[in-house]
Amino acid sequence: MSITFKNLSHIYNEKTPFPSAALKNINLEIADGSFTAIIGETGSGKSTLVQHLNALLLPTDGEVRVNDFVIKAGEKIKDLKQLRRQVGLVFQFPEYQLFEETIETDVAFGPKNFGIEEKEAKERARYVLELVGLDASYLERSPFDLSGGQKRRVAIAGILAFDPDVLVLDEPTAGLDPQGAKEMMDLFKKLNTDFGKTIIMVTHDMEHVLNYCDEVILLKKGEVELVSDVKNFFKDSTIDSLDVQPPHIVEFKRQLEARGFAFDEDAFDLPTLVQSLKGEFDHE
Ligand SMILES: Nc1ncnc2c1ncn2[C@@H]1O[C@H](COP(=O)(O)OP(=O)(O)OP(=O)(O)O)[C@@H](O)[C@H]1O
Repeated sequence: MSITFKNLSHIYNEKTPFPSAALKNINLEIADGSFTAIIGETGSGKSTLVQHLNALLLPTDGEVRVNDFVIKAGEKIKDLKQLRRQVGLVFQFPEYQLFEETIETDVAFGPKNFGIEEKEAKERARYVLELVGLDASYLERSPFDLSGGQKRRVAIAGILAFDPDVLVLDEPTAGLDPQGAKEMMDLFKKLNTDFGKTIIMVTHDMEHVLNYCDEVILLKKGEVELVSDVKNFFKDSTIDSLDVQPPHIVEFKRQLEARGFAFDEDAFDLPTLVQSLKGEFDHE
């Protein structure tokens, strides 16, 4: 079971006078159980890429395989509902999609929609709300009275409630304060390590890539520029070899170097760097 992109292309507005090629001939494999970061400059195709994973977008050419599902232009997906249950997609600012009167019913909506009966859906709602750090006192409250960070938790709980194997997160910490972002990232890591979820995360945050992810996919103008494990990605030789260095990578490197961290090939020691970074950031 894994995720494979084979010769995938996506052209928006394909059969119009203004087509826009967002992805070109993407070939990738994402291992089951991995925590993969998708990075790249704005407009490089990250969101377009991940929206193929639950067939929200269909390829204009090539295909995506997710477990036993084949997502291909012009081919009907065997069981779209089941695919969407296996692949939970969390959009940017998912809190805008909350709509029920209480937090409990909002979170229970997903499982009910997938045919789980009311009682179990509510039990799941309680469980996942606890997991995202909201206790039972929140169940009867309106989702609209919460802070931005709490709303984000409710929205993510709504996806976790139907227990997808794969979690696709499109900039999940955008707009959160550093502590809220850290708590969210710690939750995703726990879902990955303790619950075996495959996590695919679009992000601009290099600290999160370094501290939480195993693999990095760098997109550039709709093409795959680089696939690397995290340790090798942050080596000088890799960063310097990139044709275009997205500003967030350059800035992250500058910040770390300013703190005295070297990206030198031999001196690079990921566990030590992560530990030191944690200390540094915790004290800010
Ligand atoms: N609905 C759409 N219709 C037409 N073109 C689109 C549409 N959505 C995205 N695009 C174009 O496709 C390209 C890739 O966009 P996409 O949103 O996938 O990039 P991204 O890397 O996620 O960007 P960002 O980091 O800004 O979110 C861009 O050139 C964008 O303008």
